Amino acid sequence: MWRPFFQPYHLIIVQDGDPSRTIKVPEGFDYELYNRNDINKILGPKASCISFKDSACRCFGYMVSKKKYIFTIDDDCFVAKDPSGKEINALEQHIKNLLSPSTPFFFNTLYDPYRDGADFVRGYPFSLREGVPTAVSHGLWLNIPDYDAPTQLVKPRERNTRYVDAVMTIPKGTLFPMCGMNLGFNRELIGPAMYFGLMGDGQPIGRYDDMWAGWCTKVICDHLGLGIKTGLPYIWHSKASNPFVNLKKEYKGIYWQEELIPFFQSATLSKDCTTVQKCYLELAKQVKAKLGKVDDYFNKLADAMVTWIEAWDELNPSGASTELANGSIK
Ligand SMILES: O=c1ccn([C@@H]2O[C@H](COP(=O)(O)OP(=O)(O)O[C@H]3O[C@@H](CO)[C@H](O)[C@H]3O)[C@@H](O)[C@H]2O)c(=O)[nH]1
Ligand SMILES: [Mn+2]
Repeated sequence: MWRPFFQPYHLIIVQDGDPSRTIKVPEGFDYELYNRNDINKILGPKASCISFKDSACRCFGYMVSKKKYIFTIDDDCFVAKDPSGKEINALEQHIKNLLSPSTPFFFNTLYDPYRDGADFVRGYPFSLREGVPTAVSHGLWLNIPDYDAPTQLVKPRERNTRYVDAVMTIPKGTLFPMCGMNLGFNRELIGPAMYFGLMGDGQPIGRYDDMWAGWCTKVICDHLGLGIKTGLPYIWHSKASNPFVNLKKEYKGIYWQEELIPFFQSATLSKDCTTVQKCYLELAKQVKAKLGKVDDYFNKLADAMVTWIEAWDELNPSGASTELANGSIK
């Protein structure tokens, strides 16, 4: 289903689990495939920051990519159809979202003002209509919604059938639950913040990979004057994962997040944090100082955040740190 949409692009496939299993990639795609042995070989001891047996491992692909724009998708997501029955080109919509500005400082009630057939509404300050560069495009899902385990357990048959034809900027100062299932981002603007954390095998938590990355990314985007949009495009999420397995992975996150959210809501970064890497390292320090007492896991996670940046800069020495001030690249 994805061939017409994926074939023009370079694929990076991150194989989780047993590296001796062979993944058969269909003919005609330009791709790189990495398993755990490859990750260990490329990163050496720094591979400790890449999770095993959790979708978090995907962020290794972001680190080794040489492309400006990244689209990440889960392996149970397929091409969705819009209400007219037309197949949705998710990549086309993500790139439209990423190439047009965001409006985090003042909410436009007619949604995306840069879209054909829409504009800024009366009362919208003209001084803010230029917007800011868009770093992240967060797409949604028809059929199986991205619910946590408790919600899945009480609503096992709920399906998302509602196609909302809208894209909107998430306002500055507001966090959101970033789902990694259908996500586009500008790697040059925000790549180093897209660390999906320590999850899965050997860790007390799983399935908070994209959430962690989203909270760190939003704090950094707000600080650097970058935008994040959510809404179109939709993909078709084909299957629900096992809610009992999910509950075991998620449960610590469900009560930890009641402390994590206030931490991210009150997180501030100093003005000399002018690159994503500097922001991220400062955030790692705050994670250790303020969340280390919630659980020792956060001390380990803070260290892994530093390792991630070290590994990122090692693999990306040229564009390692793009100087940003209020959303404009210097
Ligand atoms: O050990 C693992 C488990 C899973 N994956 C890959 O991760 C994604 C999501 O897995 P799955 O579709 O089974 O689970 P969902 O409940 O739909 O996932 C939601 O949670 C997020 C992951 O934390 C995800 O973005 C949401 O869709 C698939 O691609 C699995 O292959 C893995 O690599 N290792
Ligand atoms: Mn899924």
